[in-house]
Amino acid sequence: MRAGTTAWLTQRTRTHTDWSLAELLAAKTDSDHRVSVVIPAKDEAATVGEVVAGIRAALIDDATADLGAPLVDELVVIDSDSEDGTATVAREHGAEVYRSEAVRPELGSHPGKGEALWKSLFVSTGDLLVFVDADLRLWGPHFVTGLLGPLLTTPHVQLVKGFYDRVLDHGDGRPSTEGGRVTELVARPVLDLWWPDLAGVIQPLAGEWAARRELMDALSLPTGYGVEIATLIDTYERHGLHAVAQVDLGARAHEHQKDHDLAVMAAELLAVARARCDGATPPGDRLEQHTRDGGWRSRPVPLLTRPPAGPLRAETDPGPAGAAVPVGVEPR
Ligand SMILES: O=c1ccn([C@@H]2O[C@H](COP(=O)(O)OP(=O)(O)O[C@H]3O[C@H](CO)[C@@H](O)[C@H](O)[C@H]3O)[C@@H](O)[C@H]2O)c(=O)[nH]1
Ligand SMILES: O=C(O)[C@H](O)COP(=O)(O)O
Repeated sequence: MRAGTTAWLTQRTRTHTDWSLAELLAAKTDSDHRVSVVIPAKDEAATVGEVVAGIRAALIDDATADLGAPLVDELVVIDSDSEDGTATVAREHGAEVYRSEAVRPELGSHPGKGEALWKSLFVSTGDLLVFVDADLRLWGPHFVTGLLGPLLTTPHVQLVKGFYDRVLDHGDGRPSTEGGRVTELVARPVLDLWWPDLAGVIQPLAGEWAARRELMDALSLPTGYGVEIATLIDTYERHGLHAVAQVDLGARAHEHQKDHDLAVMAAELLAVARARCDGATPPGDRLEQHTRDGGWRSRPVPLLTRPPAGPLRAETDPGPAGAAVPVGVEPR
């Protein structure tokens, strides 16, 4: 193993049981932090209610009743162009809900998870941000406490990634822990080749992660699924490996996309990584998928990047400064 990886794993890899709720609450109170949990959701009416309700019950209601204060100050769902009842369900279970396109509409609107996270920076108020996916089927409020552990106890840490066994449901009652197809076949190999210091990050695409607001305010964010790999690489390049930590959260299961949909995600990740290697932008922004029987389809690949949100927040109409630009064009 590379020496740097050994040192990082030793110093920056923890497990969620390392901190009790009482310890985290005391650390939060002492350091006067404010915590926002942000849940991006596109058509997740089936699962978002349980995620919202679980976090609210354990980390707002029970924490207040048992320990005198909430660990989570704000629970925000960003409804990302949903066409089902996601917003209604999330609101009924106790979240503040914002429709992505309605947040700072003068900045425009794009589809995608990264766009939802970027828009969340204009409506959330915490200085510590915890991101949690809305499609979780196996999870717990310890995802949030675990991710906050390093931020509340180690000032140097800027970004915390969750990791876990990824339970893949084959749909035939035969679960395995081989989930994370894009993670294993694209993200980790790319990181290992070009950012080998990051090879110890076990789930670089984890949708469960936490960061300091000052970090998020300063980063450009891809509008689509490239947001996780971009944030990881950019945090490392700006602040060094030891600004990144990871926390073992146990096991996680979620809704699975089809291979041909994950190919679009993989294409975006490759473009985002390439842009960070040499600034190159793909000549097109569509992926053609052909089949043996002559069938084919053309899928849009989100290849836009939003500028850092921090400087834009104070401006009522920043004009072109707030617009998305192609991946690779943003100043780095
Ligand atoms: O346009 C979108 C698409 C997704 N989501 C939400 O983002 C989360 C993750 O989306 P999902 O489609 O479940 O992603 P995965 O296929 O699970 O992709 C994995 O890998 C991605 C990075 O490549 C990460 O963004 C994901 O969090 C991670 O779970 C879910 O809450 C979605 O509802 C949006 O808000 N807007
Ligand atoms: O992280 C990933 O690779 C994608 O979310 C796909 O995960 P899955 O293979 O478990 O569906």
